[in-house]
Amino acid sequence: MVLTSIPTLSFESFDVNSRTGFMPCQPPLGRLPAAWETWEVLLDDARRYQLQPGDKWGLSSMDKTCSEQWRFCLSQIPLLSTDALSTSIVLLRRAHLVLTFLLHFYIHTLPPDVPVVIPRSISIPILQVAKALDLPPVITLSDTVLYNWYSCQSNYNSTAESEFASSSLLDNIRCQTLFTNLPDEAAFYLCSARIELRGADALAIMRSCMDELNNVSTFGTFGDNDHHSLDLDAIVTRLVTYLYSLSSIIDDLKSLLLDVRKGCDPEVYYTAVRPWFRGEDSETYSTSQSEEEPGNKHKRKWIFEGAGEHADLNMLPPDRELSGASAGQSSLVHALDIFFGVNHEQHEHGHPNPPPSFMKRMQRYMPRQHRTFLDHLGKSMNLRSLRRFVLSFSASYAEGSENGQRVELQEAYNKAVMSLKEFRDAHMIIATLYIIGPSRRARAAEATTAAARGNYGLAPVYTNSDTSTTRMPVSDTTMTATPSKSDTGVMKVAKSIPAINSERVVKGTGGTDLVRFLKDVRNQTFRTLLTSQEPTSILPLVL
Ligand code: HEM
Repeated sequence: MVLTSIPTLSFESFDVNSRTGFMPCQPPLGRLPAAWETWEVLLDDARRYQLQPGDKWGLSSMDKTCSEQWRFCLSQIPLLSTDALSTSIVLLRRAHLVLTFLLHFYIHTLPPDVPVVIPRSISIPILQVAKALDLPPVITLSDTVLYNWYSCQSNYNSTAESEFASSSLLDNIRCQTLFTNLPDEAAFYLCSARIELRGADALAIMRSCMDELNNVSTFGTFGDNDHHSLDLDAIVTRLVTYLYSLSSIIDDLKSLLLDVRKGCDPEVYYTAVRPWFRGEDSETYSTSQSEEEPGNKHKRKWIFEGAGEHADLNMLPPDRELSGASAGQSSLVHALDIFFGVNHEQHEHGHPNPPPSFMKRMQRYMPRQHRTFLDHLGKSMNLRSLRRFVLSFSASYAEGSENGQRVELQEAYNKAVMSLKEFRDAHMIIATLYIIGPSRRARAAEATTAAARGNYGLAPVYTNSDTSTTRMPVSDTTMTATPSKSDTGVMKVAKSIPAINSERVVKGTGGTDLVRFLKDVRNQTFRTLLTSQEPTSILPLVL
């Protein structure tokens, strides 16, 4: 049986560059033209005044006034037309970046107990730009990473044919726009950027493997003597080489990920950087101290003023979710999963209408063409799955066959999948270091403060603006070992706050139950490994 060939995956038609992968090979636009300078100036101001999150503990009245004045200015700017932006993808990308940075500055500087109403001056433009890009009106990884860099190398040549462009970019890439001006924030974005750049080689290898799989289909079944064909042997030899190369590139991705520790301090990340990315499904700390409504975490709906009057912009269905930016939106990692056949869509049996997985949801936050690339890759891999091929190729040989290729191919495939699993192990270490650890420390401080103050109406979650790890004055945290008479009331309160003392589920920026989710995804990768006990009977012998 001969299957028709599918065309080689053409990167360029999906805005994927062979040297820079999902990153554009040209540095993105650094500033919008004069017609939209008002937005750029507001963004400059937000950064110059070092605006602080509104639910940060210990916010000074100066911080509050500064934020208030900035938000007032934002609400007063004229409604700028976005028509001329729609003529250029480069303009649209910068506009999405600027407007979503403004949006997140606006929302997260609001006092935590007021409704989130985004003024028309930016709500309408952001809905228009988001619509033109087919992206949600919220900050995404494409804003913080893909379209947020420049090269500090004066002679950077994005059109150079050699590997020079991407390899030198790894060292010379810098961030354009930040929330905090802290080097830690830049290091955080650049870690993802370097992974995307290094991943360009992984994409090229995936394409070569797919070409080989395409060739295999012209040999039809290989349960017969065809498998002795020299051509098939040569194809398998090449696949083995490719898979080992892929494994070593994924190992590099893991090292680049772990390198984030060199430039980004976990406490700074957790307390000063991460609060800005929060989406609508993330939580805010209330500072209310009334008995009826003690300070705790709650979610607020984002209201886009004027959205209802623009039916054409009605891209916000009632059940919409606006998750915060997460590297879970990295098209590269999704592409690797699809290529190896990692299945994240395993739902409990009998679920009548399973909700889309987190990974599937995150694709909605990727640039449209990258989403389409993943769809196309998925279809190609369904038609000619690498995993199925490795399995059926191995099974097609009689037991005890001396042909070493059978074993080699499976080993090479497993080695590459194992590298992806180890990437996820490293990612869990990073998530523990950057989120779970600081979150536990914040909770402990929160409980101590609540106990010391006799209530739990304060939320010492985000530290002071210099982002030091000092959370509160020592006098507030000190508890005497043997409570004095006056301490006993405090101790009683401490015991009566199970919500604070018990383990809370730590949520990811994308709103996930972090620990469980990351373990599941890592285990799904592990389960993709092929074992000799794999049931072959259900697998077709042809691709
Ligand atoms: C300090 C660095 C990082 C931290 C703290 C971090 C944290 C997280 C968290 C909390 C999640 C859970 C999903 C969510 O709710 O957002 C997640 C998911 C994810 N992150 Fe990261 N991340 C970091 C860096 C990276 C980098 C550099 C990449 C690679 C491009 C990456 C790729 C992913 C992916 C693909 C997921 C989805 C789950 C998976 O595929 O394993 N992360 N990350």
